[in-house]
Formats: sequence, structure tokens, C-alpha cells
Amino acid sequence: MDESLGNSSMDSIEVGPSTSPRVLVTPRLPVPVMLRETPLSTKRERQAMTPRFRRPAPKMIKTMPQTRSIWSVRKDTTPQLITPRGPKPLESPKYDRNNSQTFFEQVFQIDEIIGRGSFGEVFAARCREDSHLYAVKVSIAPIRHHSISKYREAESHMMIPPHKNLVRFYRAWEETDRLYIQTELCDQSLQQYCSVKHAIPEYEIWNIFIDLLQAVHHLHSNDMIHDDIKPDNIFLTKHKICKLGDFGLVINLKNPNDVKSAEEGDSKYLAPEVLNGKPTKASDIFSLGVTLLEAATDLDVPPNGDAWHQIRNGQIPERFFYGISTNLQELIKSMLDKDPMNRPTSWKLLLNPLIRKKLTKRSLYVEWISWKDTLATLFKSILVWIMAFLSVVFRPVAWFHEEINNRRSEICAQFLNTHQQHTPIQTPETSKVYSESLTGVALRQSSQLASPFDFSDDENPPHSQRRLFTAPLPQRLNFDEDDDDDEQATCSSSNSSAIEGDSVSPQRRNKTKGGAVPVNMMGRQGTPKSARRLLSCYRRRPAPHQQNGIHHHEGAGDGFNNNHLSDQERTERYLRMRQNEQHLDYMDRANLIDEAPPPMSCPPRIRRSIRDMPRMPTLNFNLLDEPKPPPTGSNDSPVAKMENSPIGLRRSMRNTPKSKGRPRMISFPGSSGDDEI
Ligand SMILES: Nc1ncnc2c1ncn2[C@@H]1O[C@H](COP(=O)(O)OP(=O)(O)OP(=O)(O)O)[C@@H](O)[C@H]1O
Ligand SMILES: [Mg+2]
Repeated sequence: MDESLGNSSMDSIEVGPSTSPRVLVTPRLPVPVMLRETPLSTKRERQAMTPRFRRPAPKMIKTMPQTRSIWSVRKDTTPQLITPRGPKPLESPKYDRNNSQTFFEQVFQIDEIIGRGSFGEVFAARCREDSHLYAVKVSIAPIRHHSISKYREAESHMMIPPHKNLVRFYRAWEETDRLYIQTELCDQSLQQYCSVKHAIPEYEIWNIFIDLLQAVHHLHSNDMIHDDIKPDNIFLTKHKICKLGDFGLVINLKNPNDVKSAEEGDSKYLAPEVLNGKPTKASDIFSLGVTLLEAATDLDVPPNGDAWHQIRNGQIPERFFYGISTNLQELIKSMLDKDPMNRPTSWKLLLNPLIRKKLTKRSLYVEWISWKDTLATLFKSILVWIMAFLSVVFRPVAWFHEEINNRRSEICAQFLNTHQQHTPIQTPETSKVYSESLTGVALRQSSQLASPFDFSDDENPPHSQRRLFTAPLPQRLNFDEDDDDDEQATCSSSNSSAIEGDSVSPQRRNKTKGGAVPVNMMGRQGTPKSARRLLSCYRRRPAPHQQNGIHHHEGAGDGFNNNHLSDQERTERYLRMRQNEQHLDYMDRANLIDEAPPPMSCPPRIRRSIRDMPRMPTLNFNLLDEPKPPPTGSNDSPVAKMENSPIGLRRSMRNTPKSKGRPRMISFPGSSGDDEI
């Protein structure tokens, strides 16, 4: 702008030499200098300029039902598989012709819709035939049957020989005037990746470059032009391997029809010469160059206008290349040359020493990834086979183990049911051993003994030789110990020392009334813990006639010195006791008295059932003997009586409200023990 004009005032000024005639020039108003908009910007800059909040678009009012969706399509034709030799009926073991659903609905399980293009909707769907995920592209518009190019995309895709950097084609079919193309499913498109990441590191750009260069070279060497190379049509796998896809505009140079009907690709990536001519291999290189420029610089590629020309004229500001190596810059710029003849071919690019070096590395990586995937699949299937084999081999072992457990539980339950249903653990009346002792039946010898605690049957074959008892069982029990804890814990582990036979400590032996020696027990190692505990109540005091040289104490509280009785009397006593027991059982039905817990080694189910079972209080066997004179200094008060009574009965009197102040074991009908406590 003229400086003099810019500084002019509103008045007329004289211009020219003072000697020449004066010319009056009307002064002009100063032109406002506007900030010139930068034609090129990065996507991040554009995002920053774009206001975040936008008024939401007005709601669309539908005046007629939507007909575009594939779900509204009615099945009225059989699916036709598209092959290079023409369509043929599509078959699948998962497809039922008589079913009203389409082939796609029957054979695929649709996961989600992953993209929408100008041509169709793309679904991620799991094929029921092989359980793999695929991308299925379904055309939006019905196929025009008269059109020559109605299957063009599918046919072009199927004609391209497979390549590791091209999206793989599986099959295409037509049904209800829609075209379905089943392809390999990728993770995301390059467009999505760039718009999220913005600044992609240079080594990744090199990887993308090399992958795409191989894909383009593969197409070009097969005399094909992609014609639509852009980030939208480039896909990334989960291992970041680039694959070129969307072959809707592919031109087969060998097919004159294709060349004739060639269309322009996306204007953003279009080579300038294509505006006035036909796409060529060089135009593909140009599109690839713009794609790489966009990925490397985060450039917001213009679709038209000055900026569009600026790129084609090679006027890209240097600031966009900040941080990018010169090698990469030069390569990209060479691909964007305005003159197609000056652009390098794919072959020439592959011969570049730098690219060759990187290509070798990249190929190794891609090979490794494909091997890794194959090996992972192989290992998975091997693992499945090993698991199947192990389950077959170890099933009998597991079954055997389970059987042992079941058997053990059964024995335990059976034993506890028989011995604890009516009688508490402390009462030996129901014990076969005790009844035998009362009725005078000779004790079985150790070799013949079929003890209720003998668990050495088929449950545990290695212990089959073991027996609980090697010495005869005691005839009578000592229930008159004042040691509350001791009695309480008939099932506690503290008593288990008593069955240790010879290993019992001298102190313990002295503590036992009458200095009784515990029965010599053997094979306790093979006995279940529960049985060992139960046993402890049966072997407290050995029978005097079995303990040579050791006399049983006949002091107060021991009510079982019945050696003077005849067998007949013993039997009668025993029967009386049973009668009394039944009577008490009846009385106790309403009173749930907490006794010692069942053995811990029982299965929890059984323990629970035992715990909830009504129990009978401990019997006082003193009552079987002759009534003793009350100890000197004692009175007849109920408290004193209770103090003198055995522990089990004391507890039952304490715990049972009904029995308070009332003796539990009142009388034996017709027995000598009908005296009250
Ligand atoms: N194989 C695939 N794996 C993952 N996503 C895919 C795949 N094919 C297509 N897509 C997604 O679907 C979108 C549209 O797919 P595609 O480009 O094939 O449709 P189109 O109708 O040809 O669109 P356009 O004409 O705009 O290129 C893609 O941008 C991509 O996000
Ligand atoms: Mg596309």
C-alpha cells in the first residue's frame, strides 16, 4: 500500500513537482489491515478454535418410517454367494432356508455397529460357524439390479490376491437386494487413531509408511489402483499393523470397463492431475503422501480452497514439520510433487536404503506377531487337550476320594445315630460292651473284638490290620470324678491322653482314682479322632478282674462294683436301667439340654444334627448301688444334695428349669435304687 496514501488526510493534497500544474487528488480512507487467516492448521488448533459448546441440533421429525435399517428388510429371496464366475446359492450348516430370518441374522451373532460410510453400515459380528469375529459391511441402498457395477466392491476385493497389509476378504453375498461383505475385523481406523493421539511418534509413522507402501506396491504390481487411499480406509490391528481396506473404487487396469468408469476418491487426498484426468498409480502415491503428512504433522487436510492448492504447490509451512526427521520430510514431500512424473513409484520407494533397512525390521516384527498368534492358538488348544486328558485320568481318583469321604461320613453318622440318639456320650448303658459286662457275657478277646469304633474296614485298607483294642475293654466306667472340666470334655482332646496306654504320665495315673491304669490301647493311629474321643469315656477305669494286682477303689461315688452280683441280678439291673432311661428320655423330650459338643471330626452336617438333638442328662450310677449313709456333717438340703450328686446330673439340674429343686433320676421302678437324691 502506498505510504503517502495511507497517511493522507481528509483534505485534498497537491502531488507532483511544484513547477508543474497542480493536480488535486481526492484522498482515500485508510484501508483497515485485517489479520490474514492461516489457510493451513493442525487438527488440534482447529479444535481449540472451535467453541466447545454448541447449540444442539434441532430434533429431526420423521414424517415416514425409516426404511434404511437392515432389520426392516423382509426376507423374500434366497441368499446368493458372489463368486468370480457369478452368483450361486449360499449354503451354511447354520442356515435354515425355512427360517424367516436372513442369512446374516442366522449365521452371525451381531456384536456392535462399528462404522457407517457413504456406502454401508459395518458390523462386528461373530460367525456361528467358526466362532470368530468378522466385520460385515451391509449396503444401505438396495442394489440396482440393472447396474453393471452392482457387486463392484465385492468383486474387486475378491480379485486382489491376499496380502498381510490388506484387509482380508472372506465372502460376499446378496440377499434381499442388499450386498453383504464379510472381511477381517480390525481394531480401529487410522483416522480414529490420529484423532485421538494427535502427536504420533516418528517410529510409528515409519511403521505406517512401510506397511502402506507394501500394500500399495502389492496392488500396483497386480495392475490395480486403489483410488481411495485415506486414513478412513486404513485399519490398524491390535498389534498396530496397518492394513489397507475399502476397495470400493479399486481400478483394475487390465479391465477396460474399470478404467472407463473410474471415479474420483476423496478430494482431500486427491492428486491435482486427477481433476482433469484419470487416476493413476502416481495418484495413489500422492494420496499416500497426504495420508502420511496428516499422520505425521496432525495437519487438518483441507478438502478444497487455497489451502488445498497450497499443499499441491508444495507450500507447506515448515512449522508443521517440527520434530520430524529430514529423511521422512523429504520422502513425504517427494510423494506430494505436483508433477506425477516426478513422484517416486512404490518400487523406487522400496529400494530406498533407509526404507529397506526399516522394512527388514518391520517384516521380522510382523512375522513374529503372526507366529505368536499362531503359537498362542496352538498352545491354547494343547492346553485344552491336556486338561481334558488330566480330567479323564484323574476322574477315577477323584471319584475314589469322594467315595472314601462318603463312606467315612456314613460310618460316622451311623455310629453317632446309634450311640447318641437317646443316650449321651457319658452314659454307657447303650454300649454293647457295657451291657455285655452287666449281663456277664465274657468280654471278647482282642482278636475277636468288633468294637463300635473299629474303623479299620474297607474304608481304609492300609489300616486293615489295626485294632483299637489289644487288651479287653473295661467293664465299668468312672463317672464320679469331680473334675468338672474333665467330665465336660468327654469329647475334648484333653482326655485323649488316657487312651495312650503306656505312654500316660505317672502324674496322670496317680490323679486317677484308685490308681487305675488305663487300658493298653494300640492302633490308635489308625482310629478316627472322633472315635478316639468317644472311647475316652469307656476306658476310664479298667475292670478289677482284668487288672492283675490292681484293686478297684470301692469308695463313695463308684456305683459299679457289681462283682458280688450274679448274672441274673446284673441282667435285671441292666433292664431296670434301660427302663429308667426310657422314662427319662420321655421326660427330657421337652428339655433340650446342652451337652458336650459332638466330635469335631464329624462332617458339619452331622455335627449340626447332633447338636440340635435332645439329650439326656448323665445318669447317676450310684443309684444302682445300695443307698449310702449321708456323709457326716451333711444336711438334707437340696443344695447339699446337689453338691454331692455327680456332675452330669448337677448340670442337668442347673440347666433345666423344670428340674430345678426336683431330682431328675427319681426312682427305678421296682429297683433298689428308688431312693431320691
Ligand atoms: N474391517 C474393518 N475393521 C474395523 N472397522 C471397519 C472395517 N471396515 C470398516 N470399518 C469401519 O467402518 C467405517 C466405514 O467403512 P467403509 O469405509 O468400508 O465404508 P464406506 O461406506 O466405504 O465409507 P466411505 O465411502 O466413507 O469410505 C470405517 O471408517 C471404519 O471405521
Ligand atoms: Mg471407506
